[in-house]
Amino acid sequence: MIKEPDTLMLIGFMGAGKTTVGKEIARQHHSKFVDIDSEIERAAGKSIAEIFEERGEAGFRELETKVLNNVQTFDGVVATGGGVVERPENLEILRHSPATIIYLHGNLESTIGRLILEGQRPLLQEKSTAEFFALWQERDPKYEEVANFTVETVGKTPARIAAEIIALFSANEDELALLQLRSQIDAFDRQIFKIISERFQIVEAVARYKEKFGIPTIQQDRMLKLRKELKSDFSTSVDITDDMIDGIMTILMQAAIDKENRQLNR
Ligand SMILES: Nc1ncnc2c1ncn2[C@@H]1O[C@H](COP(=O)(O)OP(=O)(O)OP(=O)(O)O)[C@@H](O)[C@H]1O
Ligand SMILES: O=C(O)C1=C[C@@H](O)[C@@H](O)[C@H](O)C1
Ligand SMILES: [Mg+2]
Repeated sequence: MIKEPDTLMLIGFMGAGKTTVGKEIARQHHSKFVDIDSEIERAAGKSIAEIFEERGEAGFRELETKVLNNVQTFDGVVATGGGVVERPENLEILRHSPATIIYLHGNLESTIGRLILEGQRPLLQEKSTAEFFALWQERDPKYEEVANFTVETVGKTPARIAAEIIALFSANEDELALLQLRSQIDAFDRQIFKIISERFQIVEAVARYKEKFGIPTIQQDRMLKLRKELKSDFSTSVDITDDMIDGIMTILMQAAIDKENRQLNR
């Protein structure tokens, strides 16, 4: 799909990981890396926050378009700024770009969490949660439109996302639609196991409670009731069958019982 020395351009919402993943691709693939935000700061001799303060968002966007134009044939990986799809002019550049454009797709929850931890994006300081959500909704179709490929990032580490993108270099065109779907499946699998590990943390607290009050590990009634309720709640799903619920709950409950017994030396 993409062979060196072509340009690989990462787009996506602020905090999606464009800078982090871009550097990681460059590291793993031994290619060069440029970040549009850093280039803007270098050219202006000021931080992005200062540019926003002195010239407003419009002033920042003018600088952004200039740098975007300059990196179209950069030999390596380009991380764009989250707002690169804001100007119609930029969308035109991206639509006709010789670069391969990858959309790093995430979810609002994890993205906002990361941005709050970092706290450096001017737009994050000035927007309400509702405005931020509206911005997300507004930008998402624009990223989709100009991207050649969308990578689902939720639950994946930057190194994993970088490896997934590098693997595209050797994929053929016919495979891309399938790989894009698999990118989503892989993200769901990671979320499933993250939730399972969170479930185990609660199991640990339950074991402490049972120990304190001398309650047996196995509560047959509760286990049967739980399965019955799950089967009823998912009765309209053709894919989540009763057998599947039984199979998965058997694994989860047995693992929970084993953990409780280990913890309580029973
Ligand atoms: N896949 C990931 N998993 C966990 N943390 C991540 C991931 N990707 C990025 N981060 C963290 O999220 C923060 C924001 O990442 P980064 O600066 O790369 O985002 P960005 O897309 O370049 O944002 P911007 O559009 O504002 O430039 C960083 O602290 C980074 O370490
Ligand atoms: O999403 C945005 O509009 C922005 C994202 C950052 O990368 C910076 O380009 C700047 O903070 C604006
Ligand atoms: Mg960045």
